[in-house]
Amino acid sequence: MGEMGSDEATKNWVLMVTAQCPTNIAVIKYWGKRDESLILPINDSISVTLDPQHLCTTTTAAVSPTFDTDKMWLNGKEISLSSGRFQSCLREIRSRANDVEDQEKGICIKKQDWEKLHVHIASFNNFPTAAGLASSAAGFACLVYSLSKLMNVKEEQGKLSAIARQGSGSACRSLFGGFVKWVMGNEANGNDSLAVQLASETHWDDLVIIIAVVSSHQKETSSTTGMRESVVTSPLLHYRSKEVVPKRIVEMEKAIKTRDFALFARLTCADSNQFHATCLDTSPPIFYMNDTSHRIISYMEKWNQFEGTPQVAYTFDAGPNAVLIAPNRKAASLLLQRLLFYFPPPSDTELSSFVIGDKTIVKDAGIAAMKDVEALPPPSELKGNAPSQRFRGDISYFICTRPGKGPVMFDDEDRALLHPKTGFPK
Ligand SMILES: Nc1ncnc2c1ncn2[C@@H]1O[C@H](COP(=O)(O)OP(=O)(O)OP(=O)(O)O)[C@@H](O)[C@H]1O
Ligand SMILES: C[C@@](O)(CCOP(=O)(O)OP(=O)(O)O)CC(=O)O
Repeated sequence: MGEMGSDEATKNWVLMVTAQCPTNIAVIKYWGKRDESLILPINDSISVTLDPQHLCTTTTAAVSPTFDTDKMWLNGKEISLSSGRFQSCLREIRSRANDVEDQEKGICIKKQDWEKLHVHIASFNNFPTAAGLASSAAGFACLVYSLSKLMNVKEEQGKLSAIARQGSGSACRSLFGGFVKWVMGNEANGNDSLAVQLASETHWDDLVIIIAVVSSHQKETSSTTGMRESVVTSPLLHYRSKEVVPKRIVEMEKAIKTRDFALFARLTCADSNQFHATCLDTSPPIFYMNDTSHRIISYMEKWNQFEGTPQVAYTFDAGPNAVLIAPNRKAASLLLQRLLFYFPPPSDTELSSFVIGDKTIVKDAGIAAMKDVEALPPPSELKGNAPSQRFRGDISYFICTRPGKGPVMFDDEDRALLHPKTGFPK
């Protein structure tokens, strides 16, 4: 820090940046690695970025000569940075750091200083962590993005995505908004295994996404462990990655480009089902979906069948939560009516905490109060069948959202999670 005064007062500075990153949901799934430590996948995958207004990570990264080690806090609790994944991200970003000058604060950090300086990182997920809502995706994307801004890394977004990939594979897709492809790449060093944007969030902005949070408990088998076991034991997974996914990727890109919802929905549902079939094909088998997840699939299939063309697409990651995608607001309100009919909340629940996110969808569905949920008629596709059953309380809550934008920086110090003077959590 050659140009900084030796005077103690000038050594107490803290420099920080705050960023927000979205989460994403895969519509063509990543499942299986060809390299565990670099996190290189066995097939391409495609995702939709979710609106950060409803699901996002906020991360503040700070540097100060007063910090004596790298530290991180997640949702207010200190966590260890010792895992290989955090270490890879920190190392890769540090090695690309550049000079940083803040004339107002009188700070001048030289490129070579970054090797000696320590960072403090605080992060907050505005949704449950490790509940199958892809917290690791938004989390590692935000870690890499905020550190890259702090250290004035000049790489383009695709290169940053290859670093985020080393934190968690699906994180590389959270560096972009809209529709994103993770290209598996061929190189042994992983340099060409990165995310590219297929279309921005404005390209297909009619889409509405409703997430049914079936359970917010932590799952039994992590994605990392689950896919490792599938690679070793599931013959179906290898057939999938070689024969099925390459064709689906081409078709899915076409569906997105032409906004062909019927094709998009068929591919999304088929790919989710095949991913869960590879889990069942794993030895010992892995069950991520539960009875409620299966019921949602049956009801959505019944509705699509009845209408003769897809009204909704469903997809499930490594957990029981359903992500439902409707082509427009009209279909989304019909979808929400169905979901609330089949899965009403326990009697003492407030509507405002049962359906969160974009409340205008609830309004469109004609639901203003709990009594409207109770009064919902059975969906048309059930007419003539045996009396329908309602599964009260089987879904904890719904999140209404849409495709969203990629990472952004916040200039406003009020949004920082670290104290501007001390660099410790506020
Ligand atoms: N904001 C964050 N910043 C940095 N790391 C995070 C953040 N949020 C989560 N993580 C990391 O991700 C881990 C949780 O990932 P895990 O894969 O178990 O769950 P998930 O991402 O919610 O679910 P899934 O990826 O299966 O959809 C946490 O233990 C932590 O290491
Ligand atoms: C089912 C998935 O959500 C799996 C995500 O796996 P992770 O990215 O969480 O796994 P690691 O790379 O081991 O961290 C499908 C997907 O997002 O494509």
